[in-house]
Amino acid sequence: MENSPFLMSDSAARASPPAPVDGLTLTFKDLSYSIVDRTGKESKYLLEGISGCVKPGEVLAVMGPSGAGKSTFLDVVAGRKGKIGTQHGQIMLDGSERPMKKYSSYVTQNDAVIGCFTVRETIMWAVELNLPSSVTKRERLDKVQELLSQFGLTKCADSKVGDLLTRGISGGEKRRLSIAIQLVKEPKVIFLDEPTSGLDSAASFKVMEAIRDLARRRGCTVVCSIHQPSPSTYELFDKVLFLARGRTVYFGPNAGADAEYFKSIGHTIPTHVNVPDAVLDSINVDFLGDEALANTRIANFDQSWNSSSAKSDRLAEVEREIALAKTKATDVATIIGGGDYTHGFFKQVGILTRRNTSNALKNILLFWVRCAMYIAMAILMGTTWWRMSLNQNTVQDRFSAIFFSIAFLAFMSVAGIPGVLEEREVFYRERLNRTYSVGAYVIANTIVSLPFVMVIAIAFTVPAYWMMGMNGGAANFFRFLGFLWLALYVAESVVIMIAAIFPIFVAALTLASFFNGLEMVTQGYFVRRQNIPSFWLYGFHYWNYQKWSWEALIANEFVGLTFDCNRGPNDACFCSIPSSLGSKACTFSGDDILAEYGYTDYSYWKSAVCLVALILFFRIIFYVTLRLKKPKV
Ligand SMILES: Nc1ncnc2c1ncn2[C@@H]1O[C@H](COP(=O)(O)OP(=O)(O)OP(=O)(O)O)[C@@H](O)[C@H]1O
Repeated sequence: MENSPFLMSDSAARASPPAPVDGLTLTFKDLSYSIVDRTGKESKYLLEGISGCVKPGEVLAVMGPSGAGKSTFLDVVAGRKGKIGTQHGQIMLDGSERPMKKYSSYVTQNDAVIGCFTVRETIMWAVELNLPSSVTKRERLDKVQELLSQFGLTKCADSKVGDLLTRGISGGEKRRLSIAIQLVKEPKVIFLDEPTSGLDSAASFKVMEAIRDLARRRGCTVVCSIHQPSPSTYELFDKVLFLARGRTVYFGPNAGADAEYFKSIGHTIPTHVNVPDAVLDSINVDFLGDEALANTRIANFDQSWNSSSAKSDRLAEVEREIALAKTKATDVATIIGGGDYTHGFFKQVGILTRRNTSNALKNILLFWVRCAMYIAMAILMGTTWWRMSLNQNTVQDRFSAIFFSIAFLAFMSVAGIPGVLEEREVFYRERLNRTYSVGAYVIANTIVSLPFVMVIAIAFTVPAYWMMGMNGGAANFFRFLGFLWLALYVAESVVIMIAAIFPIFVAALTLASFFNGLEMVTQGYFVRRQNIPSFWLYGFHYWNYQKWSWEALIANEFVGLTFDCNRGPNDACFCSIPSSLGSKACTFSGDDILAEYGYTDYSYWKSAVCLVALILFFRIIFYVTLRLKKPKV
């Protein structure tokens, strides 16, 4: 019983007042937030005149019925509302308006974690990314152990988080893991959006207790939104803010003062009733079925609050805290917040490269399934185009084999979309808290893809090239491998770019498939270059990575080979391609084939440069998309 991870002792549950600790005092004065309604004429207030303060070591819980404005309040105070609405009032840290993102972390509701890692590995990577290099290996391991035990995750420490293939840990364990990794950095100001949603009351208590302990120990200022806490969880908070339709119903301490206030305005809460349950019941007016009555009830609460001595006390406290903060000796600039990058750019790239490599090796869908599929395709093609002879009848077969190798293998890059999307969610979460820069992420992703795409290209080329009987020189083999690698790398870059722009599986899959279809149709195999209408020629053909790899690969295949023509009655020679080798030879060269099909202007260098340029082009769009897209809060 003593060792139960969810044991709730009375002493633990009771919120002892925080000892004075170094940190940042958060004050908000007369805070309002409005948006323009659909007609574009009237402003709709989502928050109105909210004031209060949260001191270092304190935990403020924001409560209210659904739609009361809890998330809006959190986003506005955390400085993450963007430019959608209009904000009035002041939000200050230690008496001055400062860039909130620099000093705070925002713990989202989104459980974005990499499925193929274990719980321990997930925390370890968070520790690597968020703790400075000065922290020793021993201390890192201790930190992992501490978080595992604080969040009740020791039992499942070595279980996989779970993905599309493996079931993994439970939803509640995932929620706790997600919070644990977002608190590694121990930022000075922490915002948590419904950290206990989906957790049972014992787990909710334990999670909130860990957060409260962190606040006490490190002097963090914590603001969280929460739906309906149990009595023991409620006691962990230092202050509560009840909201209804964006207005304050009560703000202040919860240990008795809350019940006293409600009694003073004529809403006595019986001693055996949980205060938040009673308050939330009274202020949830959405189901009254009478909008006028609902408005009156909320207006009454609002009026009571505005004329109360409790509100005057809070306003006085806000002014006092602002004045006090200004006299504090601590230089705020020296306080490490949540929003600063822990590591320099190259260190970020190094850690992300290691993490992505580990993910790719462990994630069956991301790499191994594709690898197996490409080997299977090599065997299928090798046994179909088996050991092609050097007869003119194999010319078309060789064209088809090369086209299919590029087109199909590039097309199958879409198999990586699920993995890419999973990683994207993790990126959004980590970017929200400025764990690393977008540039570091894109470069790490680019580095990790290089060897993986090469392995995939080798897995296909080694069996297929020999089985099909392609041009046998060593230089030809490596050139084939090199251009296939570049083509697959462009295809990979296109897929991640599309998944970044449209991070929804079906949309990304449809668009990537369409894009591949476009590439196949306009690359010059089905319709010769001279017959492609100019719109498609200049709009797509010259920008088509399949064109550049295709032209290099057919030159690589045909140059240097000599093909026998067919012999007819009386040993008459029938050549399907005009021969430059003389009529007696009854053969034609690979150059004759290229001339016949209009590919004499090929250049390996030009193809390679164009493919590299296309890789850079798609990777830059990928980078710009990630920069411009706002992380989901
Ligand atoms: N961009 C917007 N345009 C119009 N209305 C909005 C917008 N954002 C929020 N709202 C409205 O503002 C109110 C407060 O929303 P908010 O998400 O903050 O509530 P909440 O208390 O967090 O709700 P829940 O508990 O259900 O998450 C809701 O009525 C919501 O419909």
